[in-house]
Amino acid sequence: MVMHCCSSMVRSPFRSLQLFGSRDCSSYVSRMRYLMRLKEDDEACRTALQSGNVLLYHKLEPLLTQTQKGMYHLHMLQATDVKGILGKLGKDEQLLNTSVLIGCSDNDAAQFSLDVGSLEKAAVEEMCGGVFVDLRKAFFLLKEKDTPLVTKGQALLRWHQTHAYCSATGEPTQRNQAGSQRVSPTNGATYYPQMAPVVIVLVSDGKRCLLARQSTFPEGMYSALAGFCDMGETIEETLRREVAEEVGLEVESLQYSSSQHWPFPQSSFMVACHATVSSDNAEVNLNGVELEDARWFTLEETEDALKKKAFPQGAKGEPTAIWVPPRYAIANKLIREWAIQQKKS
Ligand SMILES: NC(=O)c1ccc[n+]([C@@H]2O[C@H](COP(=O)([O-])OP(=O)(O)OC[C@H]3O[C@@H](n4cnc5c(N)ncnc54)[C@H](O)[C@@H]3O)[C@@H](O)[C@H]2O)c1
Ligand SMILES: [Mg+2]
Repeated sequence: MVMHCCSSMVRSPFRSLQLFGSRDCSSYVSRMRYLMRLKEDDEACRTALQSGNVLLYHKLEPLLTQTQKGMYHLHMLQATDVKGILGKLGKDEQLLNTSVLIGCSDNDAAQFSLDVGSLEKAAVEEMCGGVFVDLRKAFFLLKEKDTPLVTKGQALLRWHQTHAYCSATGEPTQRNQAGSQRVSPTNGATYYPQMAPVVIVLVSDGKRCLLARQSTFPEGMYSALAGFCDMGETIEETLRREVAEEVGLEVESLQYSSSQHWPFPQSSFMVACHATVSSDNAEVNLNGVELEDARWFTLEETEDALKKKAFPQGAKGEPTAIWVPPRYAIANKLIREWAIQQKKS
């Protein structure tokens, strides 16, 4: 989609997206219908849990295992194995029922996540032959295909841990078996897991792209501009406002790229776009409260930054090389897309 910011003019309303390759449609539909039923039917969900797969977390750190080749992968356990571990560590099996539904495997097994933060970490690791890893670190170790599930598992567990009470009455809320909602017992208020919508945008002046850094970023890392949507805003309005606020530029057009669930620091729904500004009005006027720096990068400089590994170690006394967020971050995708497009033109 290419949209002009100042009007509702839409140049290309239908952008076809190749969504999921050549997946077998009917089994995809049946898996989604199955998950839908488990969210609505507590009894069916409890039954599915007994034969399901469980991804363990310890205080929100997922359990990973290392293969002989040094690769890491998610360590899914059978629910029966989890019960065995709970029993051996003197914990009530009922803890398994605090699992939340996160998906359905290609073999039609329901998948759950469970936080065993009340158990001794080292003891669980030893029994499972795995290791609990901070989620940011896990992203560097896991294959890209595993990151959405591990992110979703953590996000849902965190939401339950931080939304145990009704915000109107202060009473404890009760969750359904799938963990897809919580209900306040007296006023019936229903709470659903929340994500904060965020626009992330790679701005270009036709020849260069704009990358910026916050003072809290790791040394040398530059990224695309990002900002939370204000209540009532459209994606286009947020994008236009954030670019104006952060770098003092007026966006002329924008194009949707893709989206991503981002777990840090809380769940955000990242909507990634490309945008252009006029090369005649491309002077950056930095908002120093939010950003430490923002600079225009040529294609060559951008490609150099894309080639750098995360956290590069330079020679002593040398300034740290400029690098961009790693592949699992949608900022990286935007930057790669821009570089490919730029080479073509
Ligand atoms: N996945 C990626 O590639 C990628 C890249 C860049 C940024 N991000 C994420 O985008 C998010 C937003 O970026 P930003 O920090 O530049 O946003 P921002 O420019 O909107 O500035 C953050 C400030 O916005 C305010 N704010 C308004 N609504 C908020 C909400 N719902 N939650 C938290 N703060 C809110 C707070 O005062 C906060 O300090 C961050 O969480 C960041 O982790 C992800
Ligand atoms: Mg920002």
